[in-house]
Amino acid sequence: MDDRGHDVAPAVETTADEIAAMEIRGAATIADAAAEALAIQAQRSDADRPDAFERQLRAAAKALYETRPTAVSLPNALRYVLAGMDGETVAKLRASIVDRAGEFRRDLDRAQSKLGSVGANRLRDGDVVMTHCHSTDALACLEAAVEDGTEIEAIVKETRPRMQGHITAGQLREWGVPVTVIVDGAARRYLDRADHVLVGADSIAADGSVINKIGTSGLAVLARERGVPVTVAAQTIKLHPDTMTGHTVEIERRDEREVLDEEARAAITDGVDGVDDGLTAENPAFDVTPPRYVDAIVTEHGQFPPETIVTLMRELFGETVDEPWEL
Ligand SMILES: O=P(O)(O)OC[C@H]1O[C@H](OP(=O)(O)O)[C@H](O)[C@@H]1O
Repeated sequence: MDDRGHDVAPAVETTADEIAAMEIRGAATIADAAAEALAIQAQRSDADRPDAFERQLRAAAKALYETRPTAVSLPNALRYVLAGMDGETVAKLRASIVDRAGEFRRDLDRAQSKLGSVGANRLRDGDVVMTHCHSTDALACLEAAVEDGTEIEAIVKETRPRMQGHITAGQLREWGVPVTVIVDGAARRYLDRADHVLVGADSIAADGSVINKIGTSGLAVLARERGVPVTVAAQTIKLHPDTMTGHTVEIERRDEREVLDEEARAAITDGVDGVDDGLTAENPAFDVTPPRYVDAIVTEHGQFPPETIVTLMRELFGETVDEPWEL
């Protein structure tokens, strides 16, 4: 664990570590956990003065912020909760953070179910939907379709290296949706059977580019070649406000052992001197899908062609974005 100073509550450190280790994962879930952690920090703070309390909250936000760099829902959540910090006494400051975090978490839930009904409208009886990775926003669309009585089937890409497609498959089976799991390399072949590609997003840039789990961009290109529409399900906390001023989204690179563990490495290099020296694996967790390969971005405010998302972004975030944990 990093040295995060004495200001950060142990429970917040635990949440930060769980996000970094992907025990808490998925952009919406990370945002929810971060807001909850700030509320816990506020409740457990031993600060006896308002400035000390504010310093602790900022330190907690910074510790959470530094865990994973790509999903913008994390800084958006932290920014939203800290922006509500208000009051002249510790008691008032505490109450303001707890209320604001609660409001954020309720809004997050509502946004996801609203987005689900918007996305479900794109699906018809008999449709086959191909998914990538595990996205609660994408699943909300499928859940709403199932609740409407729409008969759908799913082709679920397993999504190396962490096989998060299996989580999607499990959830869909729980809802009674017939599921076919395929290896990632089989996507093109199975697109012939698909009516939609449906994915989530970790961040959406001002030009409508979609940053999502590695493999999304390849899938979108193949889907275009096969004439299958690509839908991205993303609540507006996935909109990356910094990209309006030219900031690029950092792509997280994870441990190469997720791709090539010690056993696999040993099998490759078995008994041959010097082979290991030149053997590396790369593990970028996300890629960028250009807007021309995306048909619609489904949000809680309705669906948008990717090129128009900047209008919504300006409306929701304005032009300026501060990092309140760095003040
Ligand atoms: O917010 P929801 O829709 O649940 O997830 C959005 C995206 O977050 C995930 O990233 P990771 O698994 O945390 O690396 C996947 O890339 C998924 O598409």
